[in-house]
Amino acid sequence: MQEVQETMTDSGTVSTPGTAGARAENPAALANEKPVKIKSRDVNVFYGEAHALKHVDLDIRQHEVTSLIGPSGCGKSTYLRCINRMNDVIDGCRVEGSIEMDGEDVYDPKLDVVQLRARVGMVFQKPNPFPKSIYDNIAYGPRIHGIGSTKSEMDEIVQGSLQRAGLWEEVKDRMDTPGTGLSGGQQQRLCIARAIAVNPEVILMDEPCSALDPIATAKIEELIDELRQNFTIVIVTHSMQQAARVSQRTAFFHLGILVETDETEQIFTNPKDQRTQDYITGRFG
Ligand SMILES: Nc1ncnc2c1ncn2[C@@H]1O[C@H](COP(=O)(O)OP(=O)(O)OP(=O)(O)O)[C@@H](O)[C@H]1O
Repeated sequence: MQEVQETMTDSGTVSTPGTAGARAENPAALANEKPVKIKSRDVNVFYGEAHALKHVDLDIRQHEVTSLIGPSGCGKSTYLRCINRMNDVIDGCRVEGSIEMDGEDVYDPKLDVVQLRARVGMVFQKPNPFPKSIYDNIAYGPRIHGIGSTKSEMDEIVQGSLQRAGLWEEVKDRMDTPGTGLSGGQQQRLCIARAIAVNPEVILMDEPCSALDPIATAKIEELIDELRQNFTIVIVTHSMQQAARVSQRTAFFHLGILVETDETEQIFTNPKDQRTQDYITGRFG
């Protein structure tokens, strides 16, 4: 416990106040900041006795891509799963602290978790299309949520989602064939289209390119950049190059602590914490 508090003091002193100071000196930077979509305060996550995430304060801004980086086991996925309450389904997992989306408490017991997960879509590491046709992969979510009551409305949703995910041209003539028959990169874009189909506000991506080749990865990265016009995106990535390419803001985690968060360029060119510096220069991780 002692050790945790000491480390926390270090990280708090180094990251947040430093960032705020830099902003205060630069009013133009402040004026350009997007509104906060997801506000986390003093978030702690425990798996049984193990304290996996420690006192995390993080603001995720609307219509930006925020990357979560850090060495294996530092708590990136755990934090991501806090946002749409996916940790609820893990036995022995306990979340403390506050997470608000647009000022609304995500952990309010009265909140409908199914609705929350429609507002906060998720794309996983390994593409996981349903064992259904391409059409039904997309139509499934809207059907459950009562979106698109007629056949033509559903056709529009399916086509629109596939277009936004950059997949329509490749699949429009094979809508009745299984989603699992697509290439890995196409399957991941199908999963992104499936997430988009229920009109989410936020899309969480947990290492969405780690199972893909460089060409499929480049397509997903391009897509992420387009999607941020309409969605708030949080992405866990092991690739610092990917974080630098796709995100406007980056959060560096280490041993369950959010060490530093700032504009991506700042994190990669002028980090304030030695631990961030060591990680981005490959000294550990
Ligand atoms: N379901 C679980 N049950 C118990 N402990 C878990 C569970 N999931 C994660 N942990 C532990 O919580 C800590 C944070 O794990 P998490 O998966 O969030 O890290 P990560 O940064 O996403 O790692 P990676 O980059 O390897 O995916 C680790 O010590 C991990 O072993």
